[in-house]
Amino acid sequence: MSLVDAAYAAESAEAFKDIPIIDLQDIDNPHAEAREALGRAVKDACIHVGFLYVKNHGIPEETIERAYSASKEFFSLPVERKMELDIRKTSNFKGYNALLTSNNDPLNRGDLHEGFEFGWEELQARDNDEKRANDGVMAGANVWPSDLPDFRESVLGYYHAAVNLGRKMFPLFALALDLPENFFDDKVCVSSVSSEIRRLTTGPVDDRVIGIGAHTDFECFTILWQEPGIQALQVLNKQKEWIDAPPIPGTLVINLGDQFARWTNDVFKSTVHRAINRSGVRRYSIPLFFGTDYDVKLEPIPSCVSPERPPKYEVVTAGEYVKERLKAAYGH
Ligand SMILES: O=C(O)CCC(=O)C(=O)O
Ligand SMILES: [Fe+2]
Repeated sequence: MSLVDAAYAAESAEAFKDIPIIDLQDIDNPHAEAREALGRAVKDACIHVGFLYVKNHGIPEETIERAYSASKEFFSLPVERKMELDIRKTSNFKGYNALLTSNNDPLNRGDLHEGFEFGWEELQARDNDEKRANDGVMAGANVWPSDLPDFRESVLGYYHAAVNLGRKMFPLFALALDLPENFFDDKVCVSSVSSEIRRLTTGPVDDRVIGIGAHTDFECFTILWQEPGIQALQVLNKQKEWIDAPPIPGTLVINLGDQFARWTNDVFKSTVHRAINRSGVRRYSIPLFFGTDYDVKLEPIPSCVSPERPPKYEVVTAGEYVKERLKAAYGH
């Protein structure tokens, strides 16, 4: 079945009730058939659900634990100290995002979470860092708390591990789109990848102030670590039912975003989701938003268009698209 036909079949199939768990054990398998089988599993998840869990993802538990501890340490600083790194003081969306600073759902009044946002930076500076760091408006220098000595290394350690995983996912997405495995290689060179550590206050205060309002992500895909044992993330299926996406030990969540949806003419689904924490305790998460290089034009991929499925979206530059969405979410 052609990709477009498979997408139509998925659109008329029943709404999903479950999010698939995909085992990435074969991601580096030298045998093409093993990688292709994985590509087929990814394709199914991408056209039906837009969300998947991955296990055997290769990020060491210890790397995750360090970033988790660093998050707890950072957020427990007094608010004045966190406000020294206020995201609104930077022009490139880096730093501390206080409670209610962002609003993901225009119908809501603000998001009940705090975050600390950062982007590409080598652990040890290298010659080309400056160029990379200045590639596009969401890049540029990070800001770091001055008095938490291990913080930068702990969160960047996780960041780089997750970026590696993201890079390995692109060939699978390419296979899922009937493209050569290296299709995305020259389009994700300069790491337009932003990340955030996040703490969700328990709530909600009222229906229009929840942890993270209903939204779609902006980039190609997001890799999300969620604190074990606390339910918060929910995903909207096409029956408009909210399906829980609980943390599953040993897995990460990967969900598709709007850059991919636009690029694939909605063959890949950018699925609406939100986070609500009613657990009674604060809940931590670490999303990593994997975008393409700033100047990539999101022209519909040929296997995703047909006479019956003409291009739905105007062609935009990947980075400009994300910048506009960020401005809207942060109101600046
Ligand atoms: O923290 C979560 O579970 C949701 C994260 C999310 O949707 C986002 O950061 O875009
Ligand atoms: Fe999201």
